[in-house]
Amino acid sequence: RMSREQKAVECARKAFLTGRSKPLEHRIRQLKNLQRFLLEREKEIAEAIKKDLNKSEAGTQLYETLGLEGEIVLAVKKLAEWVAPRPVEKNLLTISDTVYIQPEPLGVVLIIGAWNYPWAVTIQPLIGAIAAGNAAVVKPSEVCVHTAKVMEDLLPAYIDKELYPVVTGGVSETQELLRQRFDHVFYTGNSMVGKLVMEAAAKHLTPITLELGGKSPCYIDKNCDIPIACRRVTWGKYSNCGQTCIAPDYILCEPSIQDRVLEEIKKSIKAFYTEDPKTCPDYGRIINQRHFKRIMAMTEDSTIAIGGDSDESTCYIAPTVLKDVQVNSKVMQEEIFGPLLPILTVSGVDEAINFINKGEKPLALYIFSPDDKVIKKVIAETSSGGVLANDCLVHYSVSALPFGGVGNSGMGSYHGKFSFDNLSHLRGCLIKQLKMEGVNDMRYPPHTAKKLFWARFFILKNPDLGWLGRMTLLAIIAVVAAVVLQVRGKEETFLISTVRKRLQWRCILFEVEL
Ligand SMILES: NC(=O)c1ccc[n+]([C@@H]2O[C@H](COP(=O)([O-])OP(=O)(O)OC[C@H]3O[C@@H](n4cnc5c(N)ncnc54)[C@H](O)[C@@H]3O)[C@@H](O)[C@H]2O)c1
Ligand SMILES: CCCCCCCCCC=O
Repeated sequence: RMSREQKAVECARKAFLTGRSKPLEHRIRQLKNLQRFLLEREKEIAEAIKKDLNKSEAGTQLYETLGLEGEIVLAVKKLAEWVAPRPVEKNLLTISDTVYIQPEPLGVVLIIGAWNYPWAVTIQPLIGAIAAGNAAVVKPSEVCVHTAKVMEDLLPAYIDKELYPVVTGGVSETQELLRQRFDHVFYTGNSMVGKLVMEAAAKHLTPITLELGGKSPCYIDKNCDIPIACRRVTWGKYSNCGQTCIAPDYILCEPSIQDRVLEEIKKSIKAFYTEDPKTCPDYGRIINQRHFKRIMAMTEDSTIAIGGDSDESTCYIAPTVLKDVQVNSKVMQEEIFGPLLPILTVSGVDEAINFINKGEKPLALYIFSPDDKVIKKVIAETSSGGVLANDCLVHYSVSALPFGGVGNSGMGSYHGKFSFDNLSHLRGCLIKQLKMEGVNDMRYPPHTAKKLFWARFFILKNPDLGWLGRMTLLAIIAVVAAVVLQVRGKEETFLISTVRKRLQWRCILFEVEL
């Protein structure tokens, strides 16, 4: 008997094979329906996420649905351009051919979402999948119970439910899905499960995108405007109670500014979340008690400088800052993914860079400095999925930037056109005419030194001649082809020298080195 997951995949595959996901009009209609869903079901979406993560209605829009709407508007506006054939540069050998890249749908995509921004990280890949003309099986995180239910119950009323089925469930259901054959798997979540996803995908040679996490460092230069830097870091760290894949995980700064940093973060916490964050509607909660316990255990061997209060029954952990944190302390052993902000002191930017480079490549890297040289130095001497200077999180909202990790923080990227390209096959196409066969002689056996000479010329020369130059060259090639066809055989020597002379003249004209 077929499992529910198998049925969903089969249904999506069958719908994909009808070809209806491909026409531009269909993709645009589905994207607009998705936008209508976000607007008409704003209340249900907000209520579910309030229950799951205590996010406020405004917060849900600001951090999740606004970005999705922006991505839909962009895709609808640009789709005709994205799906169009993309002409490419040609060498002399292909100068008269039609050479282009044709994006085409991959087939059926599996989207596995995470719980922390359940709409953003589940629906954003879906936007890319629809735009690229695929079918997609959507698996929201079971950890976000209420949100998953809204997705399962309401989404099918808006978008083609055969092409884009929603499958809910936990680990065993996801594992069952992963046993099926997909054309791409798009996973968002922790690195440990990322490895299992990769293993499962390898069985079918399925390409994957892994949107993972890690410890994103934040270096604060002693010369920067510390109150502003700290306000931005406080926002980046404590939004969604620290459960953000690109939250600054820890601060690196010189000992001389640690106290000022602490003071300014304290002021910002109070300004954002009042004296009592527990009663503040804009301060979230830890997703469940398992994560609550995990996060609280991280504070055990460090000094709490700010916050530290908690309430297990409501999964509340106050915005907390830890000072003079040691490299080997518990909080530095894994991604925190909660409202703890450790400060580690370093002697300056060089030590900060060394420290960062000793760890896994992070998803985000933050630098606060008024000095462009310091910013450029950190960028040049480190690696991370993305990098942001003098702010936190906002690079996520720029559709023109690829969003994704590198190394342990993931592979592949998305947002805007990157989502479209990531979930498309970029097919290389070359269309030749059955004319001008003479030009091909140089590659046909018997191979000779003269033929090789011409092959080298035609393949290696890639002059930027402009329209007029290309037309002239085309004319020369046509002449060559005509001559070759006429005097094939005995007159080969004569032909080569004639053509060579002609080309030499042309090359001098175009300043191309022969
Ligand atoms: N790069 C990004 O865009 C991004 C965004 C959000 C979260 N994250 C990262 O995700 C992590 C938090 O998410 P999480 O992993 O706790 O989310 P999660 O527990 O919701 O798991 C993610 C998905 O994996 C599935 N899953 C869990 N265990 C599995 C298993 N053994 N086999 C197969 N599937 C399994 C779940 O069903 C779920 O759909 C953090 O590390 C965070 O940094 C990254
Ligand atoms: C306005 C800035 C929006 C930032 C949203 C961050 C979403 C991160 C998703 C990963 O956890």
